[in-house]
Amino acid sequence: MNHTKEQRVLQYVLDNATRGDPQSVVDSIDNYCNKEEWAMNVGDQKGLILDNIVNESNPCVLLELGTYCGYSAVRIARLLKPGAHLYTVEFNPAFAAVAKQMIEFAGVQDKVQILEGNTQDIIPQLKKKYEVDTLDFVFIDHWKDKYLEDTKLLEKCNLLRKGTVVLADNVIVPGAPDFLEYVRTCGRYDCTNYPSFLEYMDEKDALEKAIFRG
Ligand SMILES: O=C(NCCCCc1cc2cnccc2s1)c1cc(-c2ccc(F)cc2)cc(O)c1O
Ligand SMILES: [Mg+2]
Repeated sequence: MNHTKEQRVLQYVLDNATRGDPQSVVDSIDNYCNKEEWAMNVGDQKGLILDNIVNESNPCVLLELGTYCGYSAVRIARLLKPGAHLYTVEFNPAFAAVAKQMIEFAGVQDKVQILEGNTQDIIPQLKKKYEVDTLDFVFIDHWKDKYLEDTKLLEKCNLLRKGTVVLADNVIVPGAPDFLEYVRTCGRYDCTNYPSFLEYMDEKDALEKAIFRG
């Protein structure tokens, strides 16, 4: 049954974490990926930076691009106030299936909605189909060569407002140089770089926070 790494991560959580306890789910995934198999979760070091930025933004409507196993969706949802909602987009059906079970086991399913498909198709549907007005927080963690075009698409669809926090993972490894160049020079964002490390490794990585000026 556990033929994929993502299924093995989920099974480890089901066997070792506590149902309804999102912190135990996050900790179990980090234990497994530190000890057994590397996986592309944002991880515990960058995760702490993510926690701090979510807490200081106090967001109500959030979007994540790239769900994977649901680690960052659970990590973010555990911090959200009542009524806040996270939409998370996943392209790969097998990843989405694992993430769905991960999110339900953590007990945050009422705060998280997985949207399966390509960002190019889903972002333009957020206003009409998902009744989103504007986004308070966007976490970008999908294909690194799509960060820039999807940020521009969010602008074009009027989903960003003055103060929207756009937070991008992996701006060093694997890297998103065109995205960094754009948000730092186009004049529409206030940018902050948060140096850290690649999940479960000693390699340097960073998060970039780009606050939309409106
Ligand atoms: O590729 C990464 N994440 C993206 C998965 C793409 C799946 C999706 C595409 C897509 C398209 N449309 C809608 C939704 C989606 S979701 C990734 C990779 C590394 C890494 C890998 C090897 C390495 F040696 C060093 C770092 C580290 C990370 O933290 C990552 O996030
Ligand atoms: Mg990542």
